[in-house]
Amino acid sequence: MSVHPAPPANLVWQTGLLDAAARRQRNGHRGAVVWLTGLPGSGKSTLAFRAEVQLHALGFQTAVLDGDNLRHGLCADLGFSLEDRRENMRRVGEVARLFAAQGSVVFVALVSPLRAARDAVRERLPQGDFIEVHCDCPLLVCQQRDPKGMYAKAAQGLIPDFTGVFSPYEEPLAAELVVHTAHEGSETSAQRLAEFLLQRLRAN
Ligand SMILES: Nc1ncnc2c1ncn2[C@@H]1O[C@H](COP(=O)(O)OS(=O)(=O)O)[C@@H](OP(=O)(O)O)[C@H]1O
Ligand SMILES: Nc1ncnc2c1ncn2[C@@H]1O[C@H](COP(=O)(O)OP(=O)(O)O)[C@@H](O)[C@H]1O
Repeated sequence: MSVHPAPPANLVWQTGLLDAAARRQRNGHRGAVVWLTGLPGSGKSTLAFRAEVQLHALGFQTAVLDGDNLRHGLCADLGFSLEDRRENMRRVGEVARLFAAQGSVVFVALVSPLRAARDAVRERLPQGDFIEVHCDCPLLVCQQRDPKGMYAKAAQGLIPDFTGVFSPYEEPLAAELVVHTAHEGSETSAQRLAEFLLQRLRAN
């Protein structure tokens, strides 16, 4: 369960003068949160950065919020307990929501292992603006890739709560897109993702 806290009393939401339609017209596309979830090593960062380049080349306003990078700053106070992961997802979800509201296509690359916490982010966004992308890859393949040597460390007992090994990963039940990253190259997966987003987000 992940609950977004109610704001303190005596706060009034300030509405800007530019609405979503004005931003859409200027940018030529809708803003959205493209939320990539999957096991460590499943391809989230690779796909976010590659698909971003493709959309950028087409004139899209884009950003990437990568879990590793956010944990160097905004989320540096959080560890990997389930409670901290929930807070991580909530915080990153709120930042992504702000980016999307000002018109960007914001890619979020976060393990985000808890289904309810991902759904809670979805609920904070307008209908259709949360696009969940499951980087689906068998644990064994992720362990073989081990791009940062984390699975090897976990196997040595150095990372006690490592996702997929000692901590749960709850797969999405109805992601907007599932990318089977063990079955195709990263260029193909990135192209598939970029094309999907073009269809969904380009203003007609
Ligand atoms: N215990 C544990 N479990 C999972 N991952 C760990 C852990 N400790 C460090 N790391 C590294 O941190 C990256 C995951 O951070 P996230 O913010 O995406 O995680 S979460 O969404 O809060 O679960 C993750 O990066 P990716 O491999 O890119 O997913 C790991 O490299
Ligand atoms: N179809 C694919 N999509 C994404 N990455 C892939 C794919 N096939 C192989 N890979 C490789 O898998 C690794 C994924 O690493 P990374 O993107 O850091 O994963 P994550 O961000 O999920 O931890 C990279 O070395 C990448 O080149």
